[in-house]
Amino acid sequence: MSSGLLTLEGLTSGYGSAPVVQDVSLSLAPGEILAVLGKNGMGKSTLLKTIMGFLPAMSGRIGFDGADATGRKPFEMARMGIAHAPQEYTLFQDLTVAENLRLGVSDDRTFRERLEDVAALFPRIIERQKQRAGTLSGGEQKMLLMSRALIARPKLMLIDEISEGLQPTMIERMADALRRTRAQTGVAILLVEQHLAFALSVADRYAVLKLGEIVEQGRAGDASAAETLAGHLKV
Ligand SMILES: Nc1ncnc2c1ncn2[C@@H]1O[C@H](COP(=O)(O)OP(=O)(O)OP(=O)(O)O)[C@@H](O)[C@H]1O
Repeated sequence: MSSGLLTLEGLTSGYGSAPVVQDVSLSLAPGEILAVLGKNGMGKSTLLKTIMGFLPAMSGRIGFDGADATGRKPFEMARMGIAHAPQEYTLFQDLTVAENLRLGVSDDRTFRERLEDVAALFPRIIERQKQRAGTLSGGEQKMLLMSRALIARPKLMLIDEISEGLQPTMIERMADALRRTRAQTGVAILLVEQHLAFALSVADRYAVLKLGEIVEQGRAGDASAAETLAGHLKV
């Protein structure tokens, strides 16, 4: 295994016997932000679910933080330091905002301390602590999903299309939250996205996923990045 924080080597996975993610090799250094871009149905969510252990690898290897993490279960990946903010709303709708956040840490004292991290990034979430998660707006639910991932102070965050359905000011706030979190905590972030401007505004590097395969990689700061990616994301 290489010295990256996350290393994928020839990773193939899917549903039943049909591969969706095919022979993906990627690596992510500590504190690095990588955006994986692709159109609908290209396998972006499947890639994150495989890394997190919700889907088994059919072949290939997943290395994390110096260990072979292939075949580990989601709770083991979480213990190793990976947090997943999925595309689906996986919040407990009948629990309050605070109760949802409390599930991300092991004890009350840590919870109280880390609420300050959330307050600094998403003050609105703290204002709505006592509200049931199911009654939050779509944008607020996304903020809560991000906050729940952050409160665990992970080494790596897997973030699935967090910009989807958000208005432009909210997208900018999310981008700012991701940049600040990385700067303050050194967390590495693997985000899958279709929103090109958002992805390029936060990522150091990008990769393009097409029919489950990585077909292009580059640096987000390259002059040609936006044009190259727009070509891949064209309908
Ligand atoms: N639970 C499942 N069972 C069978 N096939 C699935 C399942 N989930 C996803 N797929 C299929 O796997 C392929 C990739 O889906 P995936 O959700 O990973 O794509 P995506 O790139 O995240 O798309 P989107 O941007 O639309 O969310 C699609 O053809 C989808 O129909």
